[in-house]
Amino acid sequence: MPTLSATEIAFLMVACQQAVLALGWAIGAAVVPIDRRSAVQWACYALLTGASVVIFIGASQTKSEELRAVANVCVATGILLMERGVRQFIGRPANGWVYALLMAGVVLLSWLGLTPRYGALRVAAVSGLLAVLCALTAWNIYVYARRDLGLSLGQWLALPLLLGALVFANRGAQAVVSPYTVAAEMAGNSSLDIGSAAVFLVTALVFHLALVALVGVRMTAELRRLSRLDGLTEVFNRRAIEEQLHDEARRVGRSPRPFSVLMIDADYFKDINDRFGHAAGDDALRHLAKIMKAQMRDVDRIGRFGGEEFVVLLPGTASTEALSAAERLRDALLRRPWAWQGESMSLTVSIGVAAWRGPQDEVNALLKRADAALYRAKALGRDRFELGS
Ligand SMILES: Nc1nc2c(ncn2[C@@H]2O[C@H](COP(=O)(O)OP(=O)(O)OP(=O)(O)O)[C@@H](O)[C@H]2O)c(=O)[nH]1
Repeated sequence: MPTLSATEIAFLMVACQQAVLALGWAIGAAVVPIDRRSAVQWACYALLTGASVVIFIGASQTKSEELRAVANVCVATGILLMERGVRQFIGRPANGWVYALLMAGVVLLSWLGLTPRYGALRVAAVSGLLAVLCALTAWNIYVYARRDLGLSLGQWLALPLLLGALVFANRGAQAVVSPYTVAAEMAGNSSLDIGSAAVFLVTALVFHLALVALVGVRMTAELRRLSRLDGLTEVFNRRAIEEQLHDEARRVGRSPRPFSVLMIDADYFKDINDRFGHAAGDDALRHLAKIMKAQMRDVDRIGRFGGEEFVVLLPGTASTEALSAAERLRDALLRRPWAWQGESMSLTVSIGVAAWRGPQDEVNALLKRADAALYRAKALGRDRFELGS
């Protein structure tokens, strides 16, 4: 049995670390709602990195350049899978043939690199490719964190990958600047050095930490999103729409920019529940919310205030346009009847409209005016809207 040097033992520790990480991703994919395909690819990435380390030890023991080339292919395949997993996770997958092509290139270069003449070329090309892949992943993570998750500190998530890109770029640059030194190093000895073990240990670990952090921030963002939504209608819940009203009031501040609210209440809703049952009532509420979403602009915010009552915030909208929006909604409800178990009927709503009066106004006062207008619409016969004064 061959004896292992301290460096080889350090490399073996990296292999064990990667096996634990692969197991972590496999368990994570089973118990946490992570994107399964990404988790499997990240588990494979860890396994390939671990395998490459063991193969590097074998190459060092046997002085085999072929084994070393196989280990390098494992490293490159792992990074490719890591990048592919990130792309799938953030919803921007690349074509499979791009990866197949890159893999073929890596294998070809590794095979060519067995000839001392091409050794430095292989190191430069493969390291360059891995540097580009890491930098691309860092960029994708950064953009996803900033744009999709609204995280202002997205650069911290991308930083480990950027450092990895620098490590690979440095190795590639060495091969370009001093190809003879790199070629001689490769031809002369296949032994491992403690520096490479340390680089492996740190980069492989921080890459996985970045991936775990990416999963964590997305889950936190998703929980936050869900905590602001009404489960039945998937519009904002009362707390969230009230927050948005206060935000809008703060945003317009002392400027003359208008905004308005619609307070919408379904008419005779109790009859629907009594006649068709509670499940039908729920479905009617979903129908109402769907029509509101279709009628309102992207900038408008819809919230369920409670029961069968909704509030819509209309930014940049004065009372005249808000009355038009109310009319539009009323029309849409007439045009798109609600269907339930073969029966079809038009739902009607009563709407109270109120406009922001400027810096001296208050959100609670605005809602009270909308509520009073809604009450008037109900009293005047329902299926109509009134402007709060
Ligand atoms: N199915 C269902 N019903 C709900 C929900 N929330 C509130 N309701 C029902 O909505 C009905 C509201 O009744 P009322 O306040 O009397 O109002 P209405 O029958 O619409 O009469 P007007 O508002 O005066 O036109 C009640 O029967 C509540 O049980 C819900 O989430 N699902």
